[in-house]
Amino acid sequence: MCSISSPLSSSYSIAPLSSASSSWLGFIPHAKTRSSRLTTRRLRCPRANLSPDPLLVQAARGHAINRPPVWMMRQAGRYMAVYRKVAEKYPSFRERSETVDLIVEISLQPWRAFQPDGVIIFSDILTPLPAFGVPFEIEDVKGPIIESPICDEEGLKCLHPIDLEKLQFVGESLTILREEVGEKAAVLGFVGAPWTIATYIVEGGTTRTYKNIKRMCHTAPHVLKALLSHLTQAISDYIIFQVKSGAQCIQIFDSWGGQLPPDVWEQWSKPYIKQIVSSVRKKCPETPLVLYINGNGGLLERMTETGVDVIGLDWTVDMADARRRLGNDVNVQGNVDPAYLFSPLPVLTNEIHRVVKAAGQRGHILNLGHGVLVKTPEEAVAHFFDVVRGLSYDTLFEDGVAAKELEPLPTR
Ligand SMILES: O=C(O)CCc1c2[nH]c(c1CC(=O)O)Cc1[nH]c(c(CC(=O)O)c1CCC(=O)O)Cc1[nH]c(c(CC(=O)O)c1CCC(=O)O)Cc1[nH]c(c(CCC(=O)O)c1CC(=O)O)C2
Repeated sequence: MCSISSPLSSSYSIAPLSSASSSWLGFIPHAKTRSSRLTTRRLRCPRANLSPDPLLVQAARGHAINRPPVWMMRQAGRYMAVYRKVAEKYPSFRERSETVDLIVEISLQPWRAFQPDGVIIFSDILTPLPAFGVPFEIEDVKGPIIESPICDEEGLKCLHPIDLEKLQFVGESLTILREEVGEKAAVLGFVGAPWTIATYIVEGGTTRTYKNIKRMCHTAPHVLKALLSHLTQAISDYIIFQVKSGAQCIQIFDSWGGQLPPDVWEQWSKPYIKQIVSSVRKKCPETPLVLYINGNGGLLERMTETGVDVIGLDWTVDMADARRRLGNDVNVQGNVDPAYLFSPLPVLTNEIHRVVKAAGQRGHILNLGHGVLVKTPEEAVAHFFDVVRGLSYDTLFEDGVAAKELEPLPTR
């Protein structure tokens, strides 16, 4: 064991990789100490049985659990007091998300507080942009700002192949996280999908209308295609890099794909995601891939055509409908409305039971339908994880018992 002191006065220890992970293949860089140069050694990717059921937690823990695995989108961040304290000391989001000690510390905050089954690296979908030629900043209130949006052929000239050396802070953090959580949880990496990343690069930041990029589909399709193809290559390389560094599962966020009419998504988003899945499968065939789209009710069946293992559902889709539409060959993730975390706790308990029952007994990862909201009470997040840990499929699906388990709702 080696002990690492973080700049935040606390320290964390690193346990050796256990023998249970011996079915992982490949090479990853291994961080020996916080400031050490990375050394390369034989790594392991889960020789996971790709059947839906035991998928992720079993891969991480080496044994199955009799309830859905659980983690939360945006489970680190502003709703946590400990995060806000770090943000006060290090006010730049880019510094917080590009410094190994801070990334590890922030990623572990929800792990220490709630023990989710997955630890998500603290990062952002925009983090890799400067590594392929697109500088950005994240400002309070305004959100992401792209210094030079790309709107024509001239703009494409700034793009270059992704330089993974510039993203060593991500690789090193994943390696440390992996060693830190051992077999107790899966370590999750993530990326934005080409369409969603392109919305920021073309619009120059967050948008409510997507009118510039949507217009570009018709006025400069060759420019948009070139941009999306470039992003596809960069994102594929970045995913493989994350897996080789220690990520055991990758979430692909096409968060703004739901802003497109389904036939337009078919043309401008799906082929690029499909290409990413195919490239990643060649190098990391056993790493589960999750695809999330916000507002995906009109896209569910189409999403499965990308070849991902898990479809993330937002809360506007009924879980039972989604299961019917998707069938049992694909896993689902989701989909409690994040606003339930502001409701009385018994209401939240009932909603968790309802979603878990609707999802059925295999191939479900319990999650929110989108990220945990700012100002969410931490007590509610703790309750969410406690309720799931206390669940058992045996009792939940036993006739009559599930109904009795539902807590009475508060009366007015
Ligand atoms: O979220 C905001 O309100 C602020 C700005 C914003 C950011 N990225 C962005 C946006 C949205 C936009 O304007 O388009 C853009 C962004 N980042 C991300 C997504 C994907 C999604 O949530 O649908 C998106 C696009 C969609 C969306 O914002 O909901 C992903 C993301 N950001 C982040 C994380 C890591 C984490 O929170 O655990 C994650 C991974 C989530 C996961 O695996 O579940 C971290 C992040 N990025 C950002 C922030 C806020 C800034 C800060 O702490 O100082 C934070 C921290 C937080 O949310 O509390 C900046």
